[in-house]
Amino acid sequence: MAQIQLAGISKSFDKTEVIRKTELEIEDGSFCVFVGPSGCGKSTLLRIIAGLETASAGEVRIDRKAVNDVDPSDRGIAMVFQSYALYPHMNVRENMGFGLRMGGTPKAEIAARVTRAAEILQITQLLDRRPAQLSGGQRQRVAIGRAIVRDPKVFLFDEPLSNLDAELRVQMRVEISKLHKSLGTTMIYVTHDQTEAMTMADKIVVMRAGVIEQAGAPLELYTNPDNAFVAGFLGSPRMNFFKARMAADGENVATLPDGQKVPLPALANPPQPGEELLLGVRPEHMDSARADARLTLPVDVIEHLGTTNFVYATGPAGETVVVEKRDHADATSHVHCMIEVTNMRVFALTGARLR
Ligand SMILES: Nc1ncnc2c1ncn2[C@@H]1O[C@H](COP(=O)(O)OP(=O)(O)OP(=O)(O)O)[C@@H](O)[C@H]1O
Repeated sequence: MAQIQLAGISKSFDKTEVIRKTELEIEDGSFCVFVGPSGCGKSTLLRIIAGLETASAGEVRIDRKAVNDVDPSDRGIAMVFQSYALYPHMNVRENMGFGLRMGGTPKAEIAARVTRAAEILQITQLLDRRPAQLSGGQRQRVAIGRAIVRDPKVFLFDEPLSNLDAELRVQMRVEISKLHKSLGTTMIYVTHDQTEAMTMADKIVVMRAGVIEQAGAPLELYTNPDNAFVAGFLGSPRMNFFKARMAADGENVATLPDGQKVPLPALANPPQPGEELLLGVRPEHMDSARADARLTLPVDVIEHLGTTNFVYATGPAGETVVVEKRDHADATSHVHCMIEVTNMRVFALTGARLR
């Protein structure tokens, strides 16, 4: 197990800075997920930790020792790639033991480690097959097995599930979480899928354009986002944002574009009178008896999911999603959206959270 620190890490490719002065601490034994839109720098940061990419500035520390000059193979790290990267001419047993064989581990030791890893991943019956004779999910297990046999201090996963179909993704997600529980090893996992991040992580690191927007426990980020980007990125369907204008007379009330007034939660640093704001309300906080403001919106589409319905309507700020628990949604052409003020998040137009 190992603790990882990134101290002032920056990275440029041909003068373009893709990672900017990153500070991060990943606790020993934790499951840390880097999440963010395509191109935000998640894989680059992971590759810097692995030593596959050199940082332009800053220090990578493993267990408080700088490893910038340590070879990838000597960092005690094993990486699992999206592409699996299995050797097609070798069977599963040989693929899993290959790295150890190259490192000069005795044959008997390799055999014992491969057997144990295969048992953990329940692929013992596949050990004599070649990659072409395996399904996508089985190949992914072999790739993880190859990492396990190395008994690393840290596992790095780069979008390991993106080649799998939706059902298998969910299954493998649970398996990787179980693996983390049973091994207790530090894991860092890159994905652009916010559901994977929310369900797997002890700590989520939300990135945008080479910068960490916020890092913390999933529920902390979900309920207490620092800015509108994090608030909008985590959660499905995503948070609704309404443009509104703070009252000019000092009252703690904002006006929506359609003229309706919405009371605001008490804020330690309230907005300026007349300031334009973004009010963020999650879909599940728009169908409640404890509502403080009511919007009646024309319904565009209703998605029936069994116990709940997602109702898509057009609100004063564009598309609005409401989670309806009751089953009357399809009988109406309009939906009544209730805004719970205690669960509303208020942002400046810059996206910064007002608290
Ligand atoms: N070897 C390279 N040379 C030049 N630019 C690169 C190189 N590798 C990555 N980049 C650029 O760095 C930025 C970050 O890329 P990176 O692959 O880390 O993003 P990502 O968040 O992992 O994206 P994705 O989810 O699409 O994989 C991108 O703009 C990418 O084009």
